Amino acid sequence: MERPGRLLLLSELRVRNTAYDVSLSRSLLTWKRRISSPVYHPFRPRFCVPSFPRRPDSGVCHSVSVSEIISVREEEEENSSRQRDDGSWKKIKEREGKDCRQAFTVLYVERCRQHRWRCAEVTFTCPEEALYQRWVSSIREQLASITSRPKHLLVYINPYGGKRQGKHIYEQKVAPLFAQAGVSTHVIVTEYANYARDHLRTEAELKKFDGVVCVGGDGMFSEIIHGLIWRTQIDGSVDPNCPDQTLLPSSLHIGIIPAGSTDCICFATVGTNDPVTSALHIIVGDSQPMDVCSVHHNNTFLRYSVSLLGYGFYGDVLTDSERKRWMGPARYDLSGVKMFLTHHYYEGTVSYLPARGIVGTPRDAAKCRSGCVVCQHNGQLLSKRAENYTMDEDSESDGEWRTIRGKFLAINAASMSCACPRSPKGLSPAAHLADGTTDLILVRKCSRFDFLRHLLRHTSKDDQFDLTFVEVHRVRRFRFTPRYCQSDSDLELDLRENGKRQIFSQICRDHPACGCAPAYSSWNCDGEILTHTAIDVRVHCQLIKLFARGIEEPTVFEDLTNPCAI
Ligand SMILES: CCCCCCCCCCCCC/C=C/[C@@H](O)[C@H](CO)NC(=O)CCCCCCCCCCCCCCC
Ligand SMILES: Nc1ncnc2c1ncn2[C@@H]1O[C@H](COP(=O)(O)OP(=O)(O)OP(=O)(O)O)[C@@H](O)[C@H]1O
Ligand SMILES: [Ca+2]
Repeated sequence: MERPGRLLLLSELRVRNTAYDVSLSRSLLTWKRRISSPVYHPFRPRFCVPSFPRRPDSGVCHSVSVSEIISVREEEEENSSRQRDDGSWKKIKEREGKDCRQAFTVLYVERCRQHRWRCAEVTFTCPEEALYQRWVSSIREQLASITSRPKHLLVYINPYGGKRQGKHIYEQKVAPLFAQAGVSTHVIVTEYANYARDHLRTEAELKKFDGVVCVGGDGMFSEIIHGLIWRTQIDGSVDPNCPDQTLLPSSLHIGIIPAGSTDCICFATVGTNDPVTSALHIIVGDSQPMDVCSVHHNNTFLRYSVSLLGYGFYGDVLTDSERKRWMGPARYDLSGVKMFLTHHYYEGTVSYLPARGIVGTPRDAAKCRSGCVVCQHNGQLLSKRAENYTMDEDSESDGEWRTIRGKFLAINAASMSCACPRSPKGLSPAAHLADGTTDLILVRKCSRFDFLRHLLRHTSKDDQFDLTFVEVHRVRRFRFTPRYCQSDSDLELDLRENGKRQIFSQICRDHPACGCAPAYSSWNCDGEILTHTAIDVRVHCQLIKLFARGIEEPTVFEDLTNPCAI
């Protein structure tokens, strides 16, 4: 709980016809029920329906951080009634002979179960208009002094993501909150795939906005970052095709209103996939930096990734599921079962540059949470290193690259946990959102039974890496070359090592039933299929910023006192 600091206002106001001591400091709004106040009746409302019905009258002290106040609403004039969202009518006050405003409502963030946020409200009634005016203007002044809050947002809606509810979700749940908070918006409903990316790259007048909001899933978010990152590099004369180039961070924050099928970026940065919660994080101007991987092939830029780069199992699931888009989110489960039964493995070489000098390992019990110290520490360390950059920092000449050859069911690089409703702890539970690294997970060829054990552990407390055929490395860069793309000298080495004279006879040997196991899989890059299999990946620490704060640890206090959390 924040310390209140110097009080700006302290008054006796009424909430639901009960006297409260209400105080405002720069950081907190507090209302505390007076122990006994039968004499305090500057007026007696004939009726006053509480505008704050969800919280029982616990008689304790309520505090709201000023940074989590959404807005202040001046209540209507004498004798007026107003219909609430739930259809009931409320009367603010009714007092003979007076014609003045004396009630104001504070809208604020209330925490509910499972990281959800709701917009709660409390109405205060003042004994006189001058005091009322002071309260309304003081709270508004405090809100205006929070410079991190966005005032103008550019919103892109994918009407076809997830269950095709994007437009409806935005109009019903998000737009009314933005309006209440005084946030202006320019809304664009996309007309085709890559519409938002191309609009951001070339046309959007970014100077007019404080942030970009994406209504859709991970694929739509990917469009937004591609447009924004590309535009930022071109505006700053940085060549995005060069894999060794340090990229410029965009000044705009990105907000995600989840309306897709997996929504893992939203889930892993907020803790839940709930449009109202995300809208509130945007309104209060939260900020969460995030790592971005650039993916190149032969020194040509392919794509950026923030969540999963997956070859083998997740690449095949995605390829198969694209043909089933009409099914909506269920396509992934069906393709998942199919690809599990197909049980393809792929050969290739993975080289990686281990993350050195940084804090944290992929097997840590501690997770990346709101205000993560690991991300802060590693972020500072890597930006210092970038300042003193010498070419040997990331290059092959430092001799730290390690190489692994083998047959893999899956090669996954998780730049963050990839937590999502299917797997609430994610592909790499201890991965960090903004530490400048990605967790490279190698699942070697094993039996179906063992692979199922590994997959099942994504949904339980058991460690999915604690298996002999699974290894995980925290890396800054990695490369992958499928076996049949290997250079002649590598192939010769292979032949000598394995004594195999006929390379292609190997393809079907382990699949006598079908006789046609493919030699290549595809890379699943945040839900998009890459056009190349040989790739070079580099992590760019904290390249983008989201309107989010990471997953909050629930406090005991919140759990016990918040009726909405029970
Ligand atoms: C037995 C149950 C095991 C459940 C194991 C669940 C592990 C789930 C891990 C999910 C990781 C998601 C990573 C996020 C990737 C996003 O950038 C991307 C874009 O949205 N989403 C996908 O590629 C979408 C990927 C969706 C992958 C779904 C995989 C489903 C596997 C089902 C295996 C069933 C075996 C059944 C045996 C009888
Ligand atoms: N108007 C549009 N018509 C068709 N496709 C679009 C349109 N706008 C965006 N897209 C594309 O739709 C694809 C899927 O979108 P989105 O990510 O929103 O949903 P999803 O794939 O269901 O969810 P997730 O990515 O979370 O699994 C994206 O690749 C995006 O480029
Ligand atoms: Ca990371």
